[in-house]
Amino acid sequence: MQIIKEMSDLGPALDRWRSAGQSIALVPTMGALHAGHMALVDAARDRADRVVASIFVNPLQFGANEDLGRYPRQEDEDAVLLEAGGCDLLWLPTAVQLYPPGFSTTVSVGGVSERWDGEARPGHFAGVATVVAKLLTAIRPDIALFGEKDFQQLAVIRRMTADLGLGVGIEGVATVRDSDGLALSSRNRYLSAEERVRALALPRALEKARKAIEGGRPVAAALDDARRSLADSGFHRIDYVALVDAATLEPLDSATGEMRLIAAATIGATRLIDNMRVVWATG
Ligand SMILES: Nc1ncnc2c1ncn2[C@@H]1O[C@H](COP(=O)(O)OP(=O)(O)OP(=O)(O)O)[C@@H](O)[C@H]1O
Ligand SMILES: CC(C)(CO)[C@@H](O)C(=O)[O-]
Ligand code: BAL
Repeated sequence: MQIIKEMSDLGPALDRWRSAGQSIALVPTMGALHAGHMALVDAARDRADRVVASIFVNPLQFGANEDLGRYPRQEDEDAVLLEAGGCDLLWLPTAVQLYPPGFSTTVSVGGVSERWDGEARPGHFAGVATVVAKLLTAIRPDIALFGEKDFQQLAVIRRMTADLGLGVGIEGVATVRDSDGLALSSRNRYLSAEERVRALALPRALEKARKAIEGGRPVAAALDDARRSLADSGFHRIDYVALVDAATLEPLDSATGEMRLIAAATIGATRLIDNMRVVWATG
């Protein structure tokens, strides 16, 4: 696996593959890799000839009171995992390469980024859309892969690439969970042992609400039940628990079409998100 730090070294590496007619998949990450990231790399390997991963802890997408300073950084371990997973090229951009002095452009996606995490984390999705636009422009991959764990992010990126005509296929990959059901996330390492046990209330509450809604319980009542069980388990800030249209992220008050249950809540000092697909069996 080639490791590239200078943007000027990217061109020759990528051109070699392109001129041999090989397709390229990009897996953007913020590092501190786990099996969820490696599922993206596996899917990328299945779908393209060459796999490029990037690691960049993007300051633009962190709010002033968020965890930019303590976000885990472990590039050497990450590189070992990526190489073992069949990644061909690891790009490690720096902030000054991506945002040189005078950088003044923001990619802001309307509609789908406005609610939920858009409201709870002002500026977050503009930071994500801006850096993803830059990564896609630098690599020009055929496809780019993102996890369904960050469900709204995936919808924002689909919208942005379609609107800007970036000509890249955006592929979502199912959420990878620990054996007890907690969605893998780099931020899980912030949890104390006790919080890690309590955190299970998040997938459990969503699973219960999913079954309830699919079984015909009114949506508002099922969402209230989920909020109550999160609070009972020690989540002290519940940003949202909602049933939404899977494409637009607009809230739904009854079950219909392609739906997702989405939630974000904080336990101790750690904010977790999760989501589940809801299938409405008509007739
Ligand atoms: N459990 C998971 N299953 C599938 N994809 C995942 C999972 N966790 C993260 N990803 C995906 O990996 C990519 C990189 O995410 P990122 O580096 O932010 O990791 P993360 O674990 O989501 O970290 P964070 O704790 O910051 O949310 C994103 O597309 C994200 O959706
Ligand atoms: C897509 C991404 C790499 C952009 O910084 C980040 O938001 C993430 O890791 O999900
Ligand atoms: N995993 C999404 C990136 C973020 O929370 O900043």
